[in-house]
Amino acid sequence: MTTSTPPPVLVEHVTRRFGAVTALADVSLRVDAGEVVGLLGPNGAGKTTLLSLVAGLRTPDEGTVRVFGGDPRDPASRTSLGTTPQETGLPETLRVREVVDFVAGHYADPMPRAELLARFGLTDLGERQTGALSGGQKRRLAVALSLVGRPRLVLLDEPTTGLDVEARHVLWQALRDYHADGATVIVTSHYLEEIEALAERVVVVGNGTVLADDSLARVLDLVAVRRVSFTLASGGPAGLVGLPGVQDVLEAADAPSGARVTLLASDADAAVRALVERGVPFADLEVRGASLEEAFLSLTRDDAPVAAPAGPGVVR
Ligand SMILES: Nc1ncnc2c1ncn2[C@@H]1O[C@H](COP(=O)(O)OP(=O)(O)OP(=O)(O)O)[C@@H](O)[C@H]1O
Repeated sequence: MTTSTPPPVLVEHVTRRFGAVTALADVSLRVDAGEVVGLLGPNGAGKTTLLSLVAGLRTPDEGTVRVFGGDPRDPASRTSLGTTPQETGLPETLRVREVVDFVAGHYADPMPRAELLARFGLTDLGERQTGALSGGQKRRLAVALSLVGRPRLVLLDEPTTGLDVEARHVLWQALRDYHADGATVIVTSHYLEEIEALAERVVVVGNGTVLADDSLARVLDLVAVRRVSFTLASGGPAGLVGLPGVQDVLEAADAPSGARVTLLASDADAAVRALVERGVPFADLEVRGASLEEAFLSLTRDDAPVAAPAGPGVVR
């Protein structure tokens, strides 16, 4: 057997609980060198917990986490790691250049300050005290600081939440450039737009498990759910769950006649055809795009459709 270089991230059968809450349940994930992986999922899905385990800030209750083959709590592993948590505190009275120099002092071969500031559009702010930066500027500086040590693995927890469009684009470009230099990146977000801008592979996390792990294009298909709504003239919507193209029925299964029923459909055309063929007495039909939260909801349901059981694809 040939020995191979350990991957930047190897998470195997990890469970992490907080009291009665199981934040992650038997999660496995491998990220190879040079990948950009987006972790997508609703609030409380377990994304931050997963990143904090990879960053060595928490330990799993069960299972193992390896970073470049080492324990992420080991300082030797951590020198290859750059992280930006969801919330960052910067010392208010220090100037931007002082903060960069302070962090750079911890590394043998830091990125030159001028290069770092230029990458993040912060060149003109070197003399500014961090307390006087705007929220977007602070966030850009926080992400920039994660790259000072030229990490081979970058972990970003919701890097652009709260930023305006322009600041968001500057940050995305800086991250794309850093990835192009050879880094491996894991980024969490609630925003599909952010994941689309950055990730090539997307891992959808929900209820502490990996719901899907696939290419960006395949996951976009998966979450491209349509809402099909109509008023039921008579009878209940029982049986609509199994209808072709239908992932989920949002209203109660015994909705009375006259009730408004909403279906989440992966194929709205097939769903509407099936409604007609089965003689479902609908009125005021409306079809529109569902929100990402609704798509997550339908993916998270116990009776959601299951795709490939192993390997790339949906892994529920
Ligand atoms: N320190 C903690 N103590 C107790 N419960 C926690 C703690 N950290 C996380 N949890 C719980 O674990 C679950 C997963 O949380 P986590 O922060 O990992 O989710 P997330 O996907 O990052 O959510 P968000 O998108 O809101 O940041 C949630 O139910 C959360 O309340």
